[in-house]
Amino acid sequence: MPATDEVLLTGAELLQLYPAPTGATQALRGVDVAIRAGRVTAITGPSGSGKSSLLAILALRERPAGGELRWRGRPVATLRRRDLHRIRQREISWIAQRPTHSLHPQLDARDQIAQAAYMRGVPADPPAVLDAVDLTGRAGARLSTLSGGEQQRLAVAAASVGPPALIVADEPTAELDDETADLVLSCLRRCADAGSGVVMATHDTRAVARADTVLDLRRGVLSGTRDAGRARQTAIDPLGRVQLPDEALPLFPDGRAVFVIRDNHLEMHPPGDPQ
Ligand SMILES: Nc1ncnc2c1ncn2[C@@H]1O[C@H](COP(=O)(O)OP(=O)(O)OP(=O)(O)O)[C@@H](O)[C@H]1O
Repeated sequence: MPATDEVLLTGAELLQLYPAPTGATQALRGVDVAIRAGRVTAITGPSGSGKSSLLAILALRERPAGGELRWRGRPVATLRRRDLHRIRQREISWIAQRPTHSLHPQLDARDQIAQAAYMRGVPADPPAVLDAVDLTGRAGARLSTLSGGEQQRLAVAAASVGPPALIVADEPTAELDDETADLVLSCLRRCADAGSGVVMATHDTRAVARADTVLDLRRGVLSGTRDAGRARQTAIDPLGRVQLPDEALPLFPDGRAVFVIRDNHLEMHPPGDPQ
């Protein structure tokens, strides 16, 4: 298990490209990121902003087209295939957007947990793991007989087995009612409290509200980071452009601002406001 606060992953200047009819799509551009153990990190942003692309890189499922990614200090580009495979199997859990993509169709809930333990090389305790997501009564149920919410709880429970160093989840609470979303988020929080790093792509305000760190992506660029209990940070690009958070936009209804530098601080005021 990693030490609490260990930096599990660092990405510097990450670039991801996908082929497109009009030339390559830049899904990610110049993204710097650090994912720590013991913390829940949410990646947010509008559709197409690059969340899934970044998540796939952080789960070591895809290689970035540029930039450098390090796993627990080691450059991922220099890892042998066998080592990469072992890290993905033993140290990283992946929760796909559709739970059926992270689970085995032919196994019942109990055996899903036993299989996850076997893959991770740890002893299995299916009753305790299923109890944590309120699935005790469904231990003998096969995947196809579980509801969507039960499948997602099972996927999160299976991902928590180990516990792994890192859990990566794509929209883990999408389409879940409040009660099921709460079970899923509580399970992920317990994993972080036990020392795992948790990183998830999400549109869900319920998930964002419970994250320790929030990374905002816009058009493939990291436009801001927020740490719970601390002031929000916004990236300044090399041309000096600043991306304002959505909640600040109503302060500048005509899209213009006056800057004042005072005592080494920068103030922004709507035009016409007394300074
Ligand atoms: N496999 C792919 N082939 C081609 N283009 C892709 C591929 N995957 C993603 N893209 C493009 O890269 C950009 C970022 O997509 P990505 O799926 O990472 O965004 P997202 O923020 O996860 O979106 P959503 O919230 O809709 O899932 C988009 O323009 C998308 O069309």
